[in-house]
Amino acid sequence: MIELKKVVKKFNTIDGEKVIFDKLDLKVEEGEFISVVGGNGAGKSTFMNMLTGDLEIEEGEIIFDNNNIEKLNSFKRKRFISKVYQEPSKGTSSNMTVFENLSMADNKGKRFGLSLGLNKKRKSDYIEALKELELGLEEQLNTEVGLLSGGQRQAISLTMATLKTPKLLLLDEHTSALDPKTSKIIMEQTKNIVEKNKLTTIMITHNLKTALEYGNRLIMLDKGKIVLDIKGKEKETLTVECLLKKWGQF
Ligand SMILES: Nc1ncnc2c1ncn2[C@@H]1O[C@H](COP(=O)(O)OP(=O)(O)OP(=O)(O)O)[C@@H](O)[C@H]1O
Repeated sequence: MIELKKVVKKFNTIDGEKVIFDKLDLKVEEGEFISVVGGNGAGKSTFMNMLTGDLEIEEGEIIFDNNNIEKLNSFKRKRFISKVYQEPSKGTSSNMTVFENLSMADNKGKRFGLSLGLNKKRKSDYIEALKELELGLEEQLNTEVGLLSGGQRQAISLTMATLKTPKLLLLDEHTSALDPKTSKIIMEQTKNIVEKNKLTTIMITHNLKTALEYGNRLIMLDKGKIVLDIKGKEKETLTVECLLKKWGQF
């Protein structure tokens, strides 16, 4: 389980101190797939960056499986938290091949040069993982990732992020730069990978339909506050119109 207890996040700006989260509490159960929605400036990216350790918190606790991690730096958190970014180029190295990218992800936390050779043994595992994407990428192991389409790169990013079964998978608007058809393909792959590996997942999206269609819990943020938190049947029966109406109330 992941728990945020009374988390305070402030920024110092030229206009003075800006409090973004003021004693934020949140419990995330193992295996939950949470969609996070909210308007511009609601605090979604800040929330994710507090989890990854890219932003330090001023007060409070972040607990992963009974261990406080708020003092752990982002590099160490990468061992158990994976993130897929909005830009397909961000999760992969464009001048490296598909195989090299996957090897790199597989060796997270190890010395890369030493282990690349060893990972040839894992080639068949990579091929299996790529086959599941159904994009023919298993035939392109030696292709430089920079030559692939945005959708193919995002599929590789997703595979890289989940190769080692993270304790937490973060998806930061990971389909928003893709066309609708490709976005749907990547969302379906996301669902398959999350369900197959029972991954605890938090996904930021501006697409309310996507937020409702995927995952089993939905959180709406507004000015650093959780203003809506629904799951299970309640989420399943919610429509985009209802969600928009609720949104309008905040
Ligand atoms: N480094 C920073 N310094 C000062 N203020 C910041 C900083 N980063 C974010 N903020 C402020 O914190 C608030 C939350 O920003 P955040 O980027 O988390 O929102 P968001 O919900 O991700 O928005 P968007 O949907 O536009 O990406 C905003 O008011 C923003 O201006």
